[in-house]
Amino acid sequence: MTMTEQKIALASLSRHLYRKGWMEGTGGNLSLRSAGRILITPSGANKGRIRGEDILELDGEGAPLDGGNRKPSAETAIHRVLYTLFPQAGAVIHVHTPEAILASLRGKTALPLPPLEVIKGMGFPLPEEAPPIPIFDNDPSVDRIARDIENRLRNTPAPLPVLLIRHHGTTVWGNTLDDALRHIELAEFCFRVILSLPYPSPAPDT
Ligand SMILES: CSCCC(=O)C(=O)COP(=O)(O)O
Ligand SMILES: [Zn+2]
Repeated sequence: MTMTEQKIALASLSRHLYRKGWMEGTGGNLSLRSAGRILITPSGANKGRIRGEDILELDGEGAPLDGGNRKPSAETAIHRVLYTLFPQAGAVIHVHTPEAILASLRGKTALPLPPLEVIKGMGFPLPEEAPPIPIFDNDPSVDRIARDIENRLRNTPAPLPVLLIRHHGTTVWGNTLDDALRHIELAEFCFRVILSLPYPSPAPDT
């Protein structure tokens, strides 16, 4: 795919996620990594109206190479840290859903998962052995959130490709945009299941 085609694919996915109600009120952001560059959605834009030409290209240091007056996502630092931590990652998706926010309140630092079959679609063939989803505190400084993510995930041997930011939303990554889309759909599916379970878990019958 050319850079232009990649920008069009990213913009099209942004509109798709907006139509699902996952990027309300300018929330959420998406990026692709390609040939050492990051293509990312603009900051503060309505994600349901993004076109290919709105996508910014960043160099290896995160500096915009195009975009005119537009600024890259305010959460670029989180995307960059995930690309550094996971060299195979080619795409990052961040959404705001009520389910993610409620799920982020169900753990201090991590959300345990029931052994759901769909976890296989996030790269874990044995759902009962899947690690919990890490939860990071929200912070007015995105750089601080990014640092927390880096510090914790660099010491986590095989994390699920998903994290929660408390009171904020979900971020996933994948080797391709399609992989990241599958991961966000499955993570949000897990949150809906978890929220329908009693909390705190009742003591098991003996
Ligand atoms: C009204 S959303 C607040 C910022 C945010 O959390 C987000 O996901 C969107 O930020 P961006 O700079 O990528 O538009
Ligand atoms: Zn956000």
